Amino acid sequence: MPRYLEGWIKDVVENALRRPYLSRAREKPVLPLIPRIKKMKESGLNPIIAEFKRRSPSGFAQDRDPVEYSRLMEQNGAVAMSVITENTVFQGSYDYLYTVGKTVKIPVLMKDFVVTENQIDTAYDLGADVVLLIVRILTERELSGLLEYINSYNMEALVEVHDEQDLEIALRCGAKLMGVNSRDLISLSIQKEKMMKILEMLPRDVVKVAESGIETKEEISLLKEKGADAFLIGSSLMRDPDKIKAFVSG
Ligand SMILES: O=C(O)c1ccccc1NCC(=O)[C@H](O)[C@H](O)COP(=O)(O)O
Repeated sequence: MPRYLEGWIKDVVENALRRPYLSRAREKPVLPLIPRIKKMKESGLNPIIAEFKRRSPSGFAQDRDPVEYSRLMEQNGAVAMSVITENTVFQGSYDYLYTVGKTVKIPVLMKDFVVTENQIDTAYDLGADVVLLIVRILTERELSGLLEYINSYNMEALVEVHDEQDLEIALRCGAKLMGVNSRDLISLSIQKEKMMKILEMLPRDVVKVAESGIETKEEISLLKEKGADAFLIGSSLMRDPDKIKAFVSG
């Protein structure tokens, strides 16, 4: 079992015990992401979800000011922000989620290893509009229940799949916004061919987000041909934020 998988359970338990954010009653309405992706596509632009990401188990490391970064992404056309909140390995935090949510007027995705309703309460309280659910770390009943719980807040769930089995489970649970992640959770390798194969298997009525390892406009064009509607990009934009203009314009 990769060491990083031990970290996030510690975060989940510690945050549940501390319940650190319930005092921060939500101050803004939930912003839907799916209509924004569709509208951006109709305008001939690439819907880019820019991820605020400081570290990763695969060796990425980049520090930036979350306010400055998220403002720059929004000003240059990002359809949404993604904020990693896992603390132990990714050095993310709930405070970054709250800060980015106060900074931008586009949807904000809480990217974490979500396994409890408590984490979804916290996501809502801190201003998230979308919450990540990773099929691989949940049973089908857990996925179905957490998806319903997210929807009860009028938030959307980005249901992330890594292979065909995940895909079948996600479809049975009624996922409408699905992420296909090229990063293998165990080997940490990027498997783009596999991601493109899964993208082509997704039904037309599901909004498809390609995730991980996207570095160039050319890759975005190829993923579009394979059916991707939106693109979640972390490392390459954190390293070079000015790439956002080219990524959005296509
Ligand atoms: O980024 C990692 O190394 C990683 C390893 C294990 C589990 C998740 C991981 N990343 C979370 C993500 O899904 C990515 O941060 C996100 O898709 C952006 O990927 P990238 O553009 O390659 O930074």
